[in-house]
Amino acid sequence: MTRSKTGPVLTASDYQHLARELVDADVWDFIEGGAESERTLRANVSAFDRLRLRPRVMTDVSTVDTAVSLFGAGHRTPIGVGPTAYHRLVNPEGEVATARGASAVGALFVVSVFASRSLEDIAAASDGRLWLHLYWFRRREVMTGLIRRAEDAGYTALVLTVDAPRIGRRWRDMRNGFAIGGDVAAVNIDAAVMALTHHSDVGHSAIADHAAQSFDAAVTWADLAWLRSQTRLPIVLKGILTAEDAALAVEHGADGVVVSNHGGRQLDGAVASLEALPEVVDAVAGAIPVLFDGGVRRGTDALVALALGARMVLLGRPPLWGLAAGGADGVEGLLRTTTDELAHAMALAGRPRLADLDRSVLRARPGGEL
Ligand SMILES: Cc1cc2nc3c(=O)[nH]c(=O)nc-3n(C[C@H](O)[C@H](O)[C@H](O)COP(=O)(O)O)c2cc1C
Ligand SMILES: CCCCCCC(=O)C(=O)O
Repeated sequence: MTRSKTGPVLTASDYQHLARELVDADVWDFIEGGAESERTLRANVSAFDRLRLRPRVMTDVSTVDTAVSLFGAGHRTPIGVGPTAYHRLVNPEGEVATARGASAVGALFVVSVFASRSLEDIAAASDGRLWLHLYWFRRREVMTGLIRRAEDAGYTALVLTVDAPRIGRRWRDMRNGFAIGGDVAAVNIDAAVMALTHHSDVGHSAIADHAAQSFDAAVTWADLAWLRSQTRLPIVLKGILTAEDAALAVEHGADGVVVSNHGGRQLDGAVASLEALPEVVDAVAGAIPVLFDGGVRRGTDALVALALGARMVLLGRPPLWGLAAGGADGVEGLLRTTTDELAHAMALAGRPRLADLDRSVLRARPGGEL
């Protein structure tokens, strides 16, 4: 068990406090920050306070099963690691350590296209539960090159992030003139494509400048057919918040969607992820799996999202806290703790299997809505 000066590290919040002491201030702002006034960032977390659980009793909870299968592959927990860029900002081993930590608990790891270790080294450290995340680059050969490498290295799905035609105005990063420093880099992409990410200028975020140069903001639903033609891997669209876009995702052949507002880092004022989840689940109507991220900090949060119809829940910032605090062991500890909390909550709610989790578990607090 990871320990801090003040005692054992038992919760995600403990990992967060420990990480904060170890990470440089500008990197901490990059991780913790959201867009503009951070309204959506706060809403993601506070949305969970509006729901209460309706426990059932006498249902034989002597064993609790958190295993889930997606696209034919099994995961020991429905809580996975979402794509976050540049893990070497907080730990020298970076994504290799994250892969070891996630594998130790049988969790999915979605590797960011801006990983700071090679796709192949990450795969070598993993038990195989890996998906690759992509942004849509103007230079499509960047995407096809990464897809070929991911297929060869055994990644089993692609996650295309669709909520970032440009990077949100992240005031903390702009004030800090945040740039990717030291020997950290997005090593899977040609250095020439990534050059702007290393150029610091107060008043600007280097990653926003890079995205303005490299991301293709002209992409439409019709372009998905091109991506589909490039790979047999399942394609999951990350950043869906409305019934309209959920229906379009199904219509255009997506194999899954992630309900996400990018951790409050894109459109400030956007709906909290949890608020968007029911309408997306209803629109998809079981045609493809719905995954969820945003504001999940405890096992009970995961339980709520699963009860609203998410098949899997992804964590963004918490695994980075674990990685900063304790490397692979910290990631493992964070994921194990959150999964144990989920199993505990399932037992106390009288729902020992994930299939038992549905909207009957939940009620809104008076004056609220599901
Ligand atoms: C430091 C950091 C880097 C991120 N990098 C990416 C990325 O490369 N691609 C992406 O789609 N989302 C990225 N995200 C968003 C996460 O995948 C996820 O949507 C969000 O963090 C979920 O919210 P949570 O942090 O409250 O769990 C990043 C988030 C953080 C905090
Ligand atoms: C280097 C270009 C952009 C990195 C963006 C990572 C990300 O999505 C984030 O939210 O931060």
